[in-house]
Amino acid sequence: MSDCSVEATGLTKYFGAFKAVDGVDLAVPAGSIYGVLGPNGAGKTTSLRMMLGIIDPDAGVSRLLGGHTPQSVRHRIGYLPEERGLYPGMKAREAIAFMGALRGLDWSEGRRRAAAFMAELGLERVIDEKIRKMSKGMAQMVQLIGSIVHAPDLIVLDEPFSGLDPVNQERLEALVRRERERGATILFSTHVMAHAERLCDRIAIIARAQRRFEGSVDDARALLPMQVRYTPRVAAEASAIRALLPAAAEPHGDAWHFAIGDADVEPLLARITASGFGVTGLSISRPALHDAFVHIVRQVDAGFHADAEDAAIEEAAA
Ligand SMILES: Nc1ncnc2c1ncn2[C@@H]1O[C@H](COP(=O)(O)OP(=O)(O)OP(=O)(O)O)[C@@H](O)[C@H]1O
Repeated sequence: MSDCSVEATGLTKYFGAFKAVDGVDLAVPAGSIYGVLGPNGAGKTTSLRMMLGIIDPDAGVSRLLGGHTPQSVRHRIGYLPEERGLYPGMKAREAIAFMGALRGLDWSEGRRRAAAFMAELGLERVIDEKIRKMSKGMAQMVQLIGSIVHAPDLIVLDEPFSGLDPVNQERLEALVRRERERGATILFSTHVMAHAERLCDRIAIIARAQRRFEGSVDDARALLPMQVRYTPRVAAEASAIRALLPAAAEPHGDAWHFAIGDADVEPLLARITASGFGVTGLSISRPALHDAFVHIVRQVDAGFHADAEDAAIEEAAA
């Protein structure tokens, strides 16, 4: 038995001549909340679909919940696809019970759980409302409940936060945490870093069809140096203060902004203390996951454009 709820290796998919996913590996520890992050068109949805056995990979293998084929553990999986849709003529509670029944849940138990979930998510008013009368965000919450009502061991949510207002986004975050406490593993895709930063134990970043990073949120943030903002207390010549700081320090009003390596923080504090310029403001912070994401994606894009230029030069020279 493996401790991973998802073990995918070398997933590859072509659409015609276009390689949409190129050798993606994914290992999602059991009981974790795991984020698959990436810009639009990176290959997230295609990777998730291959992982779940919804589409066949051109290469690679996916095993779920301790080494099983995706088809053999269908009933233990909950999946919210990127394309939303429920039967518009069904009432919310029946739609949820119906989705549960498709995964083997008893209908009356499904209706009971539907009511409990809807109350938890502030949707009790619309429990007997037809889907066609609901707002898009509400219908999405109903579909989400329907995808987890059978208490699956592995929950896979494709862009679950998109289209939800901030209150519903918070409710969904709480629901994800609670499902994990129940013992489920949750894997979701997003390009909104704030959710991943708050929720995820580990993340993978996919850009231009390949996995470019895997690790914890802190690992990703540590790819970039710390950001410092320093405001001296004593007015002094800029050149005297600059002499204390890294060469790239830039003045912003009374403050100086610069980046610094972890090992340089203590020597910097010692220099400031010894200088006598004092401190009115000092903040030293890790960049956010957003910054690390942008950094990784930009590097990938720069490499892609450089490769394309090289290819064009070679072609011209041939
Ligand atoms: N059925 C298809 N036929 C042709 N191309 C496809 C198909 N499905 C996806 N693609 C292409 O494959 C690439 C990856 O798409 P995918 O939907 O996996 O990306 P994504 O990371 O989920 O993007 P987004 O965040 O915008 O949803 C895109 O360039 C997309 O246009």
